[in-house]
Amino acid sequence: MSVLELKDIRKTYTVKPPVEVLKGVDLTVQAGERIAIVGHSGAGKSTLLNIVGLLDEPSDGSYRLAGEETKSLSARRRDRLRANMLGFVFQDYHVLGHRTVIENLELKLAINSIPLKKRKEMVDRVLGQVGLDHRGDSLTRLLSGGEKQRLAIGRAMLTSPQVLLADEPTGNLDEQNAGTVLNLFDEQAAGDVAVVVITHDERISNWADRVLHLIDGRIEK
Ligand SMILES: Nc1ncnc2c1ncn2[C@@H]1O[C@H](COP(=O)(O)OP(=O)(O)OP(=O)(O)O)[C@@H](O)[C@H]1O
Repeated sequence: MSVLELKDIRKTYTVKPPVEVLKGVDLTVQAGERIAIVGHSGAGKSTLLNIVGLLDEPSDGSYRLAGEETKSLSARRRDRLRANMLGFVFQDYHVLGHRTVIENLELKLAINSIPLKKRKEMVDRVLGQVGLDHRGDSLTRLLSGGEKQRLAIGRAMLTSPQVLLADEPTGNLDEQNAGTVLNLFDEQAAGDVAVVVITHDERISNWADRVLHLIDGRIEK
């Protein structure tokens, strides 16, 4: 099943002078696929990821997420779709350093207003999956970079999204920790989660099922 379907996606930032970044991107991603998107700095990788992540809207084109056209959704429906369908992982982790590992996870669920008992079960499950069960009460700022990224991946996985979107997730990690991150992504892909990563990292290009090159505003076949 295609989980992401982008057709002729265009994006121009309406600054002066306008910046035409995406000039007709076509992209279809199936459940369980592992995709790397590469391209030079300024090619529009983050712009594309923001559109796929429903964080920004294209200027033109069609984007279907799990079959649902996203063009004319209300802000509320977009937020819900993003929360239910998508998980995000970033190079610099975006975790709250002054909160514990468990608090970082619970906070996401509190926003989704899930009952306390269910929340605890979900947090425990994810802590085990990312190998942080022994660090639940640690302050996040005391974790290593690899541990922080595992926490960030756990947080992205909490709500069982159908798509994981990652922006340079191994950019700050050594070989061993990068390998751990890719193993976690593999487990997700094996469970039919599509994993889309933008990267300069050759380790990820070698790992992906498909490497897509964003060149001159389009994806080169
Ligand atoms: N909000 C914005 N307003 C105007 N121009 C923007 C905006 N966001 C990005 N751009 C421009 O769009 C182009 C693509 O930026 P984008 O961040 O998508 O590239 P990228 O491929 O992710 O680059 P990098 O690898 O350096 O992160 C760049 O020229 C950038 O300056």
